[in-house]
Amino acid sequence: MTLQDFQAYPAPAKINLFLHITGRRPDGYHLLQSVFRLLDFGDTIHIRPRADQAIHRTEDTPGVPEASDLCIRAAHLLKQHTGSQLGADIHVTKRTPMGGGLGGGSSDAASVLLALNRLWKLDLHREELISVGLKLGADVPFFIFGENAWVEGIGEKLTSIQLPNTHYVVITPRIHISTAEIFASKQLTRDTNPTTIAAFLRDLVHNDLETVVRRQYPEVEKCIDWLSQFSKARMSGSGASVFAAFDNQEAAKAVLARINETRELQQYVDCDVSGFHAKGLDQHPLHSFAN
Ligand SMILES: C[C@@](CO)(OP(=O)(O)O)[C@H](O)COP(=O)(O)OP(=O)(O)OC[C@H]1O[C@@H](n2ccc(N)nc2=O)[C@H](O)[C@@H]1O
Ligand SMILES: Nc1ncnc2c1ncn2[C@@H]1O[C@H](COP(=O)(O)OP(=O)(O)O)[C@@H](O)[C@H]1O
Repeated sequence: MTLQDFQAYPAPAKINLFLHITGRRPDGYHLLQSVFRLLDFGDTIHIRPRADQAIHRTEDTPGVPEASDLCIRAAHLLKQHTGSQLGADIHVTKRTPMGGGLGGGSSDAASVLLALNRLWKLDLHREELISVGLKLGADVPFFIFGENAWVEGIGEKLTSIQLPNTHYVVITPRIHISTAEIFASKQLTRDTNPTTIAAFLRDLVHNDLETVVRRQYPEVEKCIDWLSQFSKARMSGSGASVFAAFDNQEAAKAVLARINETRELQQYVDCDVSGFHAKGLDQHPLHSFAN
């Protein structure tokens, strides 16, 4: 398919630098504390506005039926919310591993909302777009907020946080972990004491979901062990991705080269593992698309 007349919009991935579960709401959703970091790696959304009312996905995304595609759901929801008479053709080039704890689908949805806010000339304020985004998933508000954030509530209480220019290696074993299943686990602790930014800066933090996932999925446990040889590794979100921070690009690239040029990691983990190197971003590339 040619993407002539389409405009391209980045949808960056995120990692959770830590993730504490501090409680549970009556509706079952979990209260958390986390730092979300934007990465200079992600998907690309291609959009062509339509003068009619139609919203179409122009190509299949394997494993994601059109009706449940977060990009398509985001466009319908925004149309419903604003009563816009316009439509859109939407295509996603996926790079972020699906269900990887890197917020790929949520970021896609946020970029669709931000892009259509401009293409449909809606001029919605950031707060309003965030409230629309929250209906699609707990991770969506962060991407519309558009800055690295100290996050509380179920993902909707966002405070901007400054982070250093860090390089990361992110690896993802090819296994499927359901976010809902990990949150529902009997083994999940839901009573971590509230922490502070000062404790985060001293790395006195962890990922509560990681404890559950490591027990159930040896592939994740092994990825953490392997990556920790080079720099302390931690799981992002509900997994399966694992990341480690590096001071410079050379060090991160050397680890990635070892993954790509030998089968050492795959043999150790005993399943397919993909990896990438990314730099932390300070701001979402579409930050200026909402006021
Ligand atoms: C764990 C985190 C951390 O960033 O990310 P991922 O690993 O998915 O990237 C998020 O909290 C996930 O956000 P998101 O993936 O948008 O979750 P949703 O679609 O809203 O919810 C999926 C399911 O997870 C559970 N859920 C999600 C968020 C939350 N704060 N409490 C929950 O209990 C609910 O059972 C819900 O049905
Ligand atoms: N555009 C999309 N991209 C990725 N996943 C999507 C999309 N739309 C819906 N999904 C569904 O959302 C699930 C979670 O995807 P994703 O956001 O990539 O992972 P995570 O929530 O672990 O960060 C996928 O397994 C898929 O079924």
